[in-house]
Amino acid sequence: MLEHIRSKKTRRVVGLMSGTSVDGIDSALVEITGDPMDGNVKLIAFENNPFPEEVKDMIISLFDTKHANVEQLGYMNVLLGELYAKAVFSVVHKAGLMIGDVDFVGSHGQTVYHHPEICTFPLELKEYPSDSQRDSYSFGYTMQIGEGAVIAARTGIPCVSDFRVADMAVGGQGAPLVPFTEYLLYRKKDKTVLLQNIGGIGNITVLPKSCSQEEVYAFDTGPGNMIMDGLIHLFTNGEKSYDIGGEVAARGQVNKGLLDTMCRNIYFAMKPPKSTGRELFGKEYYTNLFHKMREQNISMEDALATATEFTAWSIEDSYRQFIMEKEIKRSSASQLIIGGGGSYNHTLIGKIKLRMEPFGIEVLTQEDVGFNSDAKEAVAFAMLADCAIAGKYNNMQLVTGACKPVVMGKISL
Ligand SMILES: Nc1ncnc2c1ncn2[C@@H]1O[C@H](COP(=O)(O)OP(=O)(O)OP(=O)(O)O)[C@@H](O)[C@H]1O
Ligand SMILES: CC(=O)N[C@H]1[C@@H]2OC[C@@H](O2)[C@@H](O)[C@@H]1O[C@H](C)C(=O)O
Repeated sequence: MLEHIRSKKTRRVVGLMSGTSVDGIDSALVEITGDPMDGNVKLIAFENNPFPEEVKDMIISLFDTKHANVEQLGYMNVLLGELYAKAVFSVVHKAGLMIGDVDFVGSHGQTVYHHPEICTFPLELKEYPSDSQRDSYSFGYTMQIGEGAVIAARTGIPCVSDFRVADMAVGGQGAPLVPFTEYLLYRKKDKTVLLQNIGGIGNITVLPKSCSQEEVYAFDTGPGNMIMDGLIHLFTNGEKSYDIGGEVAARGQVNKGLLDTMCRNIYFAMKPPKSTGRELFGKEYYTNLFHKMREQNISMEDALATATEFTAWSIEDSYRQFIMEKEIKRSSASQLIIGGGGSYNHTLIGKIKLRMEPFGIEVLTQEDVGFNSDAKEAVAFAMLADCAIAGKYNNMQLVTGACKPVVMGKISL
């Protein structure tokens, strides 16, 4: 079955992504031509299927490790598999094609837990360590659900899923993974390009001028929209799930005292490779922050202005601490291209521009450079799946800290 697909010059692939914002499923139908490493990809159709409210609530309840249980986890793994399969049919239909016209699916799944502890476990063993030796090693773990076998069964085509665990098994953070495809699609001969994704979490990729794959580095910058989304949800009693266009934040004033405290979070002092998630900046974090804000009589507008400034600050701080010096030596970065839902928040973009332009960096959005911001991550998982089908390495060691190259993605035939 795979030989037949591998022999095709052009593969039609559906990439699926549902991110840390838990807003829905992004599906991208693409055509990939030539070698998976050529980066020759054409977007045929894109669709976003928002999660029904009750599904969103069920996913969010899984983030609460004190109350979530294995029964819910098992159920949601299959339910999400069904919803992803439905999303495949939907984007194929939108493209005016039939399911049989697609060769395979690449599905990220839904992250429900991410614990990127540095792995001290010996990678290859001549003999398995004793129980006491094993207990003294630490290892990272991560969990993405949305069963690939269900997607393959419903669609009748192979599905590549569960990418992150292979990188973690060789000591990597298992995140971020999109830099691999950004290297294939965005690198430039004449300038250094910075790609900032602002989803639930923010992450940056540095593509040095004329870089080789080994020179690319990337890491999570901290919260993207997660804290802003959480605060507006609490301030409006669940009426609003995000600050459309950043309009609420635009009316507020930044609370400097609170911002300073937020900036002192330990995550920002950690050196890359690093990745984060809801475990650090999720419900517990923004609920505590909300209570603190209420105690200090901070208005919703000022709260949103402060959280928006915090995200902008985390991007500038990441640049100053971990990128600037290296890139000045090389030739200096000249472009920061912003993607993800945060790129539609005009107040946030304005704040990032104010902070980054003094470094001589032009701030653009994915749309400004001719790409589709919404489709980017779904396209990336189609490309990562294309490598997996071809048996090609698709992790980036410098980005994740993995000890060796691996082929990420499990194939359900
Ligand atoms: N028009 C808009 N105005 C302001 N913010 C917006 C707008 N549209 C989307 N967003 C923000 O973008 C978020 C969704 O972003 P995105 O889909 O990139 O996240 P994700 O892929 O779930 O996250 P991650 O990349 O961390 O996995 C929303 O929760 C919201 O905060
Ligand atoms: C564990 C996990 O799901 N991480 C996500 C999250 O959302 C953004 C950032 O944190 C990034 O590290 C990653 O997603 C993108 C798709 C990535 O792997 O590149």
